Amino acid sequence: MNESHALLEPPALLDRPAAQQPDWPDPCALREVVDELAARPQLVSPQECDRLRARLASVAAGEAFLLQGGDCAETFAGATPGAVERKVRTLLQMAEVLAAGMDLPVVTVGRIAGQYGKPRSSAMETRDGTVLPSYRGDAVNGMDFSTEERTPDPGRLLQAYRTAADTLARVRELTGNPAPVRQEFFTSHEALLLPYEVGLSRTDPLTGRRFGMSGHMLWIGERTRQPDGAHVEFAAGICNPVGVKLGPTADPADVLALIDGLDPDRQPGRLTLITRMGAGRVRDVLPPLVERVAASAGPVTWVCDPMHGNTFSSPSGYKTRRFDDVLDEVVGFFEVHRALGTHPGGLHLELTGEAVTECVGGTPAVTLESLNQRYETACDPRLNRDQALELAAAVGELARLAPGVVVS
Ligand SMILES: O=C[C@H](O)[C@H](O)COP(=O)(O)O
Ligand SMILES: C=C(OP(=O)(O)O)C(=O)O
Repeated sequence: MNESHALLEPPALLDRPAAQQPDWPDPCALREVVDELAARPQLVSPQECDRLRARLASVAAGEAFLLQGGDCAETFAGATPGAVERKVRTLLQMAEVLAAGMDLPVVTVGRIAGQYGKPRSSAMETRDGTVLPSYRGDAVNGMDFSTEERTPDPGRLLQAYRTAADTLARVRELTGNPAPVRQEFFTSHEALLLPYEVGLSRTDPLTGRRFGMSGHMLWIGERTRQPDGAHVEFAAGICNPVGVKLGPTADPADVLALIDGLDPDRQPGRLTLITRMGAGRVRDVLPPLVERVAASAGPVTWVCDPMHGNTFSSPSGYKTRRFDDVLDEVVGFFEVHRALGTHPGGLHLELTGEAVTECVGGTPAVTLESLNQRYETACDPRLNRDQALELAAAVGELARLAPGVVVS
């Protein structure tokens, strides 16, 4: 992993150090790809991004709830019309269940049409003494453990663009007007791969405002949210709604610096803080953060990612998560916000419309022993369709409790 400027020089795409970037072997080829992306049609419009910001402002005000979800890592091969439809329909069905349970409008945002890059704990993977770069998502390299597949290939950024465009076309076909399900649906992904994001940034000729045109909402991950890092610099320069992931070690002072950097005008709906603390820690580490932000930064949108703090390895070696831990973190998130008088604004989930066996629990239950039946994720374990709908129903129930009621 290259934490310095190497991929961005010379001339630099952004001025600051960029974490979690692949070691692209050929900077000239990468530059050409950035230029080619810059010449392609934008994937989303400023008007759509502004509409999402307005919807998220309602979430921040406690008048709506955000459902954000999709694959951990989308793959090119997985972007079939059928799979996209099952994912979109799962999300829309969850949104209906949540809306009914909460008596609030639900803003639906897919982790879709751009979630092709992954930050990794380790830059390299070793198998039988052979060391190769870790898989960083289909936009970077291939999953097969060979030098050819694992070498980062900037041509994949163009394939990511084409797959995102096809996926988005399918989403619009399903949810646009006229469509089988007429419902607002927005896209989002982690703004991790800066050449892709910079290549797809545009200045709106009508307003002179700059937008990241690869998706409606872009978020910065837990591993790349350094207040003085390139990802924050990039996000500060665009007008999309942006999210920031916050893990259990998030320091309130850093979070306030991020808010100042990313949302200096305190524009409602601009900034979503996505907390992923883990079921065991959320009740301890979230309150001081929410208190500090509420006291000094004004309204932001708080969302719970109950996936990333609850991952463990099964005895047979599968990365997994327990449905009960996922639900428990959401319960803790509601408890904390209710106790502090802030709005538990939404969920950020890794899920799929397929009947995979990647997370344990739920009904019908996936067990540690049955994980191998359909373990298909390219990175982290996702809720399957049944588990996702069960979670939506449980969260809807939770929300029926009067504000201030603490669930034991
Ligand atoms: O989705 C999040 C991260 O990319 C993922 O958890 C990293 O996984 P790793 O710890 O196996 O690298
Ligand atoms: C990498 C992710 O999460 P985090 O940044 O919270 O670890 C993710 O949501 O894909």
